[in-house]
Amino acid sequence: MDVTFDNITYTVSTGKREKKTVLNGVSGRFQSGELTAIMGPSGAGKSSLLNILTGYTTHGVKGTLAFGSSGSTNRKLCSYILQEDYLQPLFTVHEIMLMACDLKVSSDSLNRSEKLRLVDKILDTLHLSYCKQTRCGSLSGGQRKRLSIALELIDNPPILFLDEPTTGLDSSSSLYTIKLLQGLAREGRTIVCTIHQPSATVYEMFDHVYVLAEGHCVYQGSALNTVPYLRSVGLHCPAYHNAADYLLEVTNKEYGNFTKALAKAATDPSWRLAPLVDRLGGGGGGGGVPAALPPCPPAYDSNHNDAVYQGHRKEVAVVVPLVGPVDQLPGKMADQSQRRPSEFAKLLILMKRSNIQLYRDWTVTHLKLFVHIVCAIVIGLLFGDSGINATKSISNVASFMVHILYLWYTTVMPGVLKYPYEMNILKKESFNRWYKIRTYFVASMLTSLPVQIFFAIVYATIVYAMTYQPCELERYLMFTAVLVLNTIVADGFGLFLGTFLNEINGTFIGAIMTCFMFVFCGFLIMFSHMSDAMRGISYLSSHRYSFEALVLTAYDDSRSDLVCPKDEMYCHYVKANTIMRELGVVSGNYLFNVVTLVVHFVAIKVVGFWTLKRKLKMG
Ligand SMILES: Nc1ncnc2c1ncn2[C@@H]1O[C@H](COP(=O)(O)OP(=O)(O)OP(=O)(O)O)[C@@H](O)[C@H]1O
Repeated sequence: MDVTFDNITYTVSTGKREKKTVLNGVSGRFQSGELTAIMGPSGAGKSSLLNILTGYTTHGVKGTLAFGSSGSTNRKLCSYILQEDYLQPLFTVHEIMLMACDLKVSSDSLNRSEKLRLVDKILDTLHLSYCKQTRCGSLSGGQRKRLSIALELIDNPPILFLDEPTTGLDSSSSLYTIKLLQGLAREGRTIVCTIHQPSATVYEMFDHVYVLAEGHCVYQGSALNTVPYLRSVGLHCPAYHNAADYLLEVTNKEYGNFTKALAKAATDPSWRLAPLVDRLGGGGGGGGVPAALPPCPPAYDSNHNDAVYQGHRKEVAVVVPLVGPVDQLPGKMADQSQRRPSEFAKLLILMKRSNIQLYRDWTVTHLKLFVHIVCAIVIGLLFGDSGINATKSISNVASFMVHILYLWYTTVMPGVLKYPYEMNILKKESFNRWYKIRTYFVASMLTSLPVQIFFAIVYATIVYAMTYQPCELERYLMFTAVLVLNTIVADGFGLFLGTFLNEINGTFIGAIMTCFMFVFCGFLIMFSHMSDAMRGISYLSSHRYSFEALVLTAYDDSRSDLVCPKDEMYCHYVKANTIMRELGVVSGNYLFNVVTLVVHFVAIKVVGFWTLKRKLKMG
């Protein structure tokens, strides 16, 4: 399936009224069965072009794009492998492959054993079988790259785009990766990747090279035609110089500004016929033979004695044949739409994945549970019998604030730190149509909420008992319900901050907003002492409702008198409603506060979903 694009122009705004044209009407065709490299100096527009072709960027783009002869622009035909390999670090290679297979291929299309066979075959092909049981967090750069490719091969896309697949890899891993891509292209796929400074060996593996400079296409043709092409505009590649390096030096204007001349020459379609006779007579006259290519020597010949290279020649020999021709894998599933599982099935798979992740990440489960228990005991010991002792009612009310803040911080901050990384995985997976964002959102909520609720219940139970709160089941349940609601609102707040800001800003803004919510809860400064405007703001603070509800839990509903110690002459707060009156808390408002917390929870989740979608859209 060829990728054809015509007159693509991409404009971005760089200031209030300033615009910059990143791509100036570039055209080209990337053919199926070919491995294409998009090259050019930094800032030439390579990533921009790739993003446009994949549909990652749509805003500010003009021109036409078509996949295949029917002129389709259906993005379902392509997969995009981003430069960074964002993988779930706690899963093994085999687990992550199987989960991807479950998300991409329905059980009606392939049963369990067929899926296992498919996964094994792809892992074999990409030489990952030996690290099948290795967790993704422990893979090397080359293995991670190959796994990223393997994950996208599961549904056998006819078009594969890769952003800098060799960046960060050593020369032998780069060569190996490109050889793999070449093998995948030979099976009928269209493989397009951006690449920086390839070695001569890697460069010559590309069937087609598309070079950009200053937003113009300055070469499109066979890698082997580079030298005669440059010579045709008067640029002579020195002997024993890598043609790719020379091409980049030219586009970087090291020999003068040839951009216009090259852009004109690049419109000649015959350079893609590989390899052409040197038109200026440099290489003799054998029509279409490699002998026409000197003076740049071929990077590899049979006398090449580089040990690493020789080793590679042997290694790459075993990777062919690859996964399987594009129209045959898996053979019994031709119609892509029938292969996909339902969103509900995907929801269950994502929930399973999140649960395993939660269980394996001991810092967010085991450690957090341990810390909650220890902190609850310490806070319980600190506030002692404040729940029943009439001389300690102020301390008891203060302990409510401590509970609210403790559960708030310990829930918000993990979200702030977790989501920015999680977003990268989500971006990659949702863009390649593994699942819809809303499916991920619901799965993530359904798995994280029970854990958060459990932690809040553990904490609430310990502090309730240790601070001598009334020994009444109803009040205990009301107390726990408020802390649970406070925790799940915090969970939503963490999602909002984590999807809206980066880790540093999220931590900073999260801490400041929490402090303000704390100040507006009516304890540090009474509502009656606030101006009308400030009191209005206080209605936005969820701490206000949590705090009021906890005070009502402890002191409302005809609570019996508190205990005044024998050695005290006078206990001001012996009557339970005294403290409520002084704090300005209105009796009978428990349900209102709880309902308001539920509204806060729903609102923050809706906002969190919006910020999540917005962030993913922005790229
Ligand atoms: N959204 C944007 N806003 C402003 N400028 C942009 C935007 N997108 C791209 N550019 C500019 O367009 C030019 C091309 O960017 P692009 O990332 O496509 O280059 P590149 O060839 O991939 O570079 P590199 O090899 O360094 O990654 C750069 O100057 C970049 O600053």
